Formats: sequence, C-alpha cells, structure tokens
Amino acid sequence: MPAASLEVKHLSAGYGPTMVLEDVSFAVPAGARLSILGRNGMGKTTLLSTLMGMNRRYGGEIMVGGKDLSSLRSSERARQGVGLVPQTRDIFRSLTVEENLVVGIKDRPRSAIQEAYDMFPRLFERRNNLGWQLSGGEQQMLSTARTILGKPSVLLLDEPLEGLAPVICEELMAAFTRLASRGEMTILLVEQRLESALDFAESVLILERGRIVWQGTSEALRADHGLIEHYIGVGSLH
Ligand SMILES: Nc1ncnc2c1ncn2[C@@H]1O[C@H](COP(=O)(O)OP(=O)(O)OP(=O)(O)O)[C@@H](O)[C@H]1O
Repeated sequence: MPAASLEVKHLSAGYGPTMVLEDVSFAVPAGARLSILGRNGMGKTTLLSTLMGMNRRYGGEIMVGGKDLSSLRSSERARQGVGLVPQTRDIFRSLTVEENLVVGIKDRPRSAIQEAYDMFPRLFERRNNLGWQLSGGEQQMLSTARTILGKPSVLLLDEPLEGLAPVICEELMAAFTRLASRGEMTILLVEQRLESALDFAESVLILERGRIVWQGTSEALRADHGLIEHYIGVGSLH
C-alpha cells in the first residue's frame, strides 16, 4: 500500500464519558512526517489510539487517502492501511522473534520477513529467541517491524524510545528515518525527546490538555526557545 495523506478534522475523543481530545484538526500529506509533542498526560497517546479506532470518538473526521475511516472498527482501519506501534510494545512474549514476524506479514509470502531483518539486523541474530528473552530495545524493534511488515500507508509510532539506552535510540531513529525517506509511509511520531522529534519530522504539533496549541515546522520550533520552554519544558533542547 503506498503512503496516504491523513486529514483530521475537529476530532473530539476520550474514554467513556471523559473527553480528552477536543477539536483537534491537522493534515499530513502523503509520505510526510509529523512529530507530536506535549508534556505527560496531554493526550498524545489518546490521539494515536483514536486514529487507530481504539477509543471513543465524540465527533470529527479521520480521513486517510481521502477516505473517511471515522466510523470503522480498529481491525478495519488496519486493513485500510493504518498501523500503530503502541507504547506498550505489543509482542507475543511466548513466541519466537520469527513467529512474531510471521503474524505481521498477514497474507504476504513468508520471504517478506527478510524486510524486517534488513531493517533490524539484530532481529535476525535473535530470530529463535522468545519475546520475553529480548531486551527492551529489541522488543521495540520487533513491535515496530511487525507493524511495518503489514505495509501500512499511515504509521503511528507511540514513544518508541521510551526507557531505551541512547545507542539503541540512535539505531531506532536511523531505521525510522530510512523508512520515512523511502516515502512509502506517512509517519506520525509521538516522542518526548525533543531533539529526536525535531530531527525526524519536518512538521510538529504540540498538544496541551487535549487541544492543539501550536503547529508549525520543526525549524520554527527549534528557533523559538520561549515556545519550547512554555509548552515542553526548560532545558529540553541541548
Ligand atoms: N484508559 C483511560 N481511561 C480514562 N482516562 C484515560 C485513559 N487513558 C488515558 N487517560 C487520560 O487521558 C489523558 C491523556 O492521556 P494520554 O495517555 O493520551 O497522554 P500522553 O500525552 O500520551 O501522556 P504520556 O506522555 O504520559 O504517555 C490523561 O488525563 C489520562 O489520565
């Protein structure tokens, strides 16, 4: 599936009666990258899970490649090309790396697994290890690779670097950048590490209490220390 544009219009969503996102609107062209920033608890994960159809939407539209996916179930959105790599590193702990990847290829030939090994050679080295035997970084690679093997046209990455050693973060970010530069996917990255978020994407949006308080280019945000201090925190950029 080729990269698809994403357009979110006046989206409001939450959990049961609790509204978390309010009137969120933004657009990402096909093949582009967007980083989503904001302090803890501001609604970043809720935004990605709402795009995936995993929690309650009160109103608004989610258009992928011009098609309205708003009322589709999560599994149907996945079929339509939306892929989420959740913060929880969604892997099968009692299956091997290779078995986890087989789940990800869906109806593609088994040889497609090689794409995951090309992206993360470490996974090839650990292919016979069980999920629970992997390090946090390897689990993140596996979770990411499994979603990518499904060839999503819009890829949602939720804090992939959380809790990982700097060397692993670099490895993952390099892989995401390679993936993005191929232009086969539109990528949204939720990331607390400001430098990584700005390096990765050309555009950024900042969420505060479920609303978008700023949208613009990474370059503009990088240059505006006042804005960074206000919405993200002092000393975020080194
Ligand atoms: N399952 C849930 N039920 C009810 N409220 C929830 C649920 N999950 C999150 N929330 C609330 O929604 C708000 C936004 O949370 P969310 O996890 O989207 O923020 P976040 O920006 O991703 O934070 P973090 O960086 O800590 O992951 C918070 O007030 C949180 O308490």
